[in-house]
Amino acid sequence: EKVEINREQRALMKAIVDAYNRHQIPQDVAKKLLQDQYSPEENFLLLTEMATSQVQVLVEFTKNIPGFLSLDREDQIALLKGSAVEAMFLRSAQVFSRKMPTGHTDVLEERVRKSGIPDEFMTPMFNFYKSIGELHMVQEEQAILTAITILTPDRPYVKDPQAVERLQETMLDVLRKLCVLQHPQEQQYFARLLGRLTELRTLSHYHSEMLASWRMNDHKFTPLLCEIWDVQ
Ligand SMILES: CC(C)c1onc(-c2c(Cl)cccc2Cl)c1COc1ccc2cc(-c3cccc(C(=O)O)c3)sc2c1
Repeated sequence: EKVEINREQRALMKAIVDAYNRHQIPQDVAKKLLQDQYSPEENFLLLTEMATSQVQVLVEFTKNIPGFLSLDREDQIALLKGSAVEAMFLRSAQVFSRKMPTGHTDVLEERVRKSGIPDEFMTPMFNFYKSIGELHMVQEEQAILTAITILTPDRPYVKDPQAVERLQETMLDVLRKLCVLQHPQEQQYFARLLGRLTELRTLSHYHSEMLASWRMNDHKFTPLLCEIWDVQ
């Protein structure tokens, strides 16, 4: 049947994409990736700064997701804490796949590979980055997929998952239509996108172990990261 995005869905999509574009890591912070110290300690510090800036960006983006601020306040916090790592894997994946100008991409890869992350996490992490790159998502898809990740009802401590599910379902419907319209040749494109969300869950579990191994080597995080990741 003819797929079309109705006016309400178009307004929802515009709100999310505008928020996604409005809230980006400040250029002066992203530029720090290009500075020339490459020791594992220096890389870790830089990535910590990027992650902290990214969390601030994520909070602002989330507040602009239509309906999010009407959710129970504690559920808003539970959703942010439960989705932060996944949203940041998505964000850093989009950075890798959009081939940043002035070689940011290889510099970021170099720093991630040499920041004290145990090797067994490198393969799944970079496989994920590759699989996101191969999807060639348009910006609207990236923004809505991030919103869908944040609005996942079954995060720990969510008291009213049905309210979250209603919001997520609205987003899923828009994304499904968008995929059909943007990738008419690929019947299963929407299914492949949702498959990435499953991969994000796995990466999120790996990430908890990454945090533990960093902490064993006495790496310090910022107060914001400690709060969002319940460490220290
Ligand atoms: C505390 C720190 C060591 C850490 O712990 N786990 C992770 C992590 C790692 Cl490794 C991989 C995936 C997820 C996490 Cl959470 C990190 C680093 O996390 C980040 C998070 C977001 C971004 C966005 C960037 C970025 C660059 C250029 C441009 C832009 C842009 O948005 O324009 C964004 S870099 C960056 C680094």
